[in-house]
Amino acid sequence: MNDVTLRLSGLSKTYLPGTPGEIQVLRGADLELRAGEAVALVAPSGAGKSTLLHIAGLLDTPDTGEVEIAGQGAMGKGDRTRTAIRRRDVGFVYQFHHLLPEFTALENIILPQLANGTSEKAAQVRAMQLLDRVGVSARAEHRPAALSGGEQQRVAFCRALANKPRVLLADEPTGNLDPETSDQVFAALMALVRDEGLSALIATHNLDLAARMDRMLRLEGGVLRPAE
Ligand SMILES: Nc1ncnc2c1ncn2[C@@H]1O[C@H](COP(=O)(O)OP(=O)(O)OP(=O)(O)O)[C@@H](O)[C@H]1O
Repeated sequence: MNDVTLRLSGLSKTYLPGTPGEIQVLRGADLELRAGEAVALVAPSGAGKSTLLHIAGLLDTPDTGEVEIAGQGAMGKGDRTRTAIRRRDVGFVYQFHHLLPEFTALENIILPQLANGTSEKAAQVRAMQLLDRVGVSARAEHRPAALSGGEQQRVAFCRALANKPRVLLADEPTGNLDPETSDQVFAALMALVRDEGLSALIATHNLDLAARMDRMLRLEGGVLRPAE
């Protein structure tokens, strides 16, 4: 189906196979993320959220199963093809901003666009528009260290969306913020996701935030199931 932006089929993943430390994290995980849909991923700590997100974003490979992004299967393809799909179609947000410290907020959003072949002028326009939409355009010329935690995450959202990906994968995007800031920053992220028509899979321990998404999935025992 064309309106499935991210499809995960039968993913399995075991770390340290055949050793005493062997741990089977995924055991046939399936997911269909439709265009424009925001889905919460909830799970007990250590259940494998980060593993699932890394596989979904083509940063890691499963032992078995398929990852399809915008209709294109990625397994069995070479590293270069997987990297090209990831660069074009996937945006990542983590718990910590991971912005480049020696560059300004604006430059942090321009750089990935230049790496993707966008002209400097167009990259600058897109970066300023994004910063404006998350309310931090006045801080565009500041380096990350001069920004608050909430501002840093807002800039990280802009960077993740700079190249207009189809899918946003987020791992505890507001997990490092106090509850009030987390609430506001999460609202800014959701507004961006909605405006851009993105499909989003967002891992969070915060059930109030999870309830604001279209549906919630629980990762437990290595599989994904609908959660209440
Ligand atoms: N490279 C690795 N080698 C061995 N074990 C690993 C590796 N990466 C993760 N694990 C183990 O796999 C399990 C799942 O890890 P993962 O980081 O995916 O969980 P998580 O749900 O994101 O956890 P948390 O919510 O605490 O961040 C954990 O028990 C972890 O220790």
